Amino acid sequence: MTTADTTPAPENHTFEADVAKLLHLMVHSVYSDKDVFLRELISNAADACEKLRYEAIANPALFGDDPKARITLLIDADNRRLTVEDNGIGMSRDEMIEALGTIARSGTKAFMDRIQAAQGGEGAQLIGQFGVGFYSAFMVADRVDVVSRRAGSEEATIWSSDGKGSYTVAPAAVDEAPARGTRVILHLMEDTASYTERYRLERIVKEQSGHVPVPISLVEKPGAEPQEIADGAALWVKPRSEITPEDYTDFYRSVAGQFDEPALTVHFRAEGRHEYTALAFVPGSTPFDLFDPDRHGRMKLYVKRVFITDEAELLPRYLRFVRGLVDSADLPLNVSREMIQESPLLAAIKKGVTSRVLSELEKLAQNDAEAYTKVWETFGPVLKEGLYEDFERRSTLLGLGRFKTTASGGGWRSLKDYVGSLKENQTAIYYVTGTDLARLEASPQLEGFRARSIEVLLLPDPVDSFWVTAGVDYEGKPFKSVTQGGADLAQIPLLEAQENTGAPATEAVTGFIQSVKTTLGEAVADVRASERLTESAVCLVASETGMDRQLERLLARAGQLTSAAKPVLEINPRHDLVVALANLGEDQQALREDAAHLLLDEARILDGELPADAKAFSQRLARVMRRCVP
Ligand SMILES: Nc1ncnc2c1ncn2[C@@H]1O[C@H](COP(=O)(O)OP(=O)(O)OP(=O)(O)O)[C@@H](O)[C@H]1O
Repeated sequence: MTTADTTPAPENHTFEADVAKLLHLMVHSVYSDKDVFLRELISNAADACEKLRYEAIANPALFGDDPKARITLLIDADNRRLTVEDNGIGMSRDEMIEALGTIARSGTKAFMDRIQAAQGGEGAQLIGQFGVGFYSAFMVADRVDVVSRRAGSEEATIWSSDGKGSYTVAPAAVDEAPARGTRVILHLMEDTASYTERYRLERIVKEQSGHVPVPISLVEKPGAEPQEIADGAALWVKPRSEITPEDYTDFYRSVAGQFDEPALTVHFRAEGRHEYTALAFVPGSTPFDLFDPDRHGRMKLYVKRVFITDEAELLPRYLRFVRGLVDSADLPLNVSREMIQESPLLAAIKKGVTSRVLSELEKLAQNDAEAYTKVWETFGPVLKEGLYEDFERRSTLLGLGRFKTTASGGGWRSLKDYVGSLKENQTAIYYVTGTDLARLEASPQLEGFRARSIEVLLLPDPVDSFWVTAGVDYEGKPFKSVTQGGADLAQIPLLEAQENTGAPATEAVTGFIQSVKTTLGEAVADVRASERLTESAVCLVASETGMDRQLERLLARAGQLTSAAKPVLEINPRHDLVVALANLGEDQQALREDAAHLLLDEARILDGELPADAKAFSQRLARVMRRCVP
């Protein structure tokens, strides 16, 4: 080994707590498909080669006399060892401690959170589905040595661990380290010795890593000649006709770190003013970081096949779930990562790629409604963010929208469908927002709309409250909340069976409504007879100028609202209870007052809120019930 007399003793380090947890999970994983460790190590090796290519733009000396990137798998069956070696950027001692002793990347952190929340076997499944990085080596090895030498450095370091809580770091003899790059030596366990079988490795590489942009060779036994098993040709530069769906899927998996099938593949070359190639995928299932607060995208930027960064905002935030890359022929290779964001060229690319992704989604919606619905179910809540963020593409995004409605019977409707079945005199697109579809469907505010067979959009996502109030319209029809302002339903005829529900309020009822208003005083903005209720006695709505009640709740929860507006209490003038209360004699004033408060509390409960004063509520309820019990 490296222990010449002058070599300092290895230093011992303990893993960060999260790494220890992750390692425990890897080692004790019941996940049967351990093959994933190889794709993780190859992907790290390829990243290291791409990082070197990038740094060498400014400092070509880093290449030395070995400019061609390569990844080599070395088999040593006699010693039950598998080595993954690259001639990439390499790591210094400090970089090793940072990279292999902590969890730096947010994807792994998110993965850990999910694992901790997952039940039993589900956790193990997650390993296969998502990239889990370097530590997956411990699924197959009971010791891992990493020998690395950073490009341009005269020093090498060896990192070593059995994955049980600590690792050592020591200087390595330069002549025993790669001339540049990293060598990961896996001391395989007894039951994973088959990873020294050549054909097995070849098959795994073809399946998982055939499209990494660095050639991969295999050395069958110590001293044998390397044989190329993957050519490292960039898939995106090949003509589409030469690429099979399986090629695209493999590539998607390696670029996205997701291991499902892509729901949509967009591959095109832009020519003319700007020349670039884009290969982008809409994932088939939800990526971990979809709702991360930073909302970062993960599209990679290449310049003439050199990887530059995955932090350029190549797509708007509401398309952050799209994975893939753009390879520009026009950006200068030495463009700094900082400059990129300001570049007008990049803005043009972003515009082009965004339009193309959206138009491909439109095509999918037209040609394969079922596949599109799945995309919408997974990413609709994110795409809807574009409705208030991307004014220019608002109508395209509205066209892409699919909605649950009171008429969709559990399915999805487009706004085109909605507008195609407007009722006579209906001038607005009605919606109700909330958090839960079942509760939305049961909203009393919908009754008058049902009685007229007017379709109402049921909008359960938090983002809905924002875009619907952003002054959006579709084909000239404004969006209008069923819980806001007057319902303007009088102009729209009732269904025949419902005609009696349109009868005007009697004088007694009008008087009663007035008395409720007096009793409730400051607690409400107004009390009025309702056009929208047919079955329930009461509901709450916002005043004409007030904020939608769901939006108000969201803002209050986020601490962005100091005082909430008072609601309007609507009373159904034809409801039995209301008529009976209206007919109570003058001597029943106490009961009428209790009833007024209880009606307001009932409306609050129907809205998913609590009575304003729980004690007073229970006392009133007890008094009223007491009257009915002999
Ligand atoms: N072969 C290698 N050459 C150079 N650095 C490496 C190599 N393998 C791992 N690293 C370093 O270790 C870090 C951790 O690797 P790990 O696979 O756990 O996550 P990651 O590669 O950063 O995440 P992702 O797979 O999502 O890109 C890498 O970011 C890199 O800095």
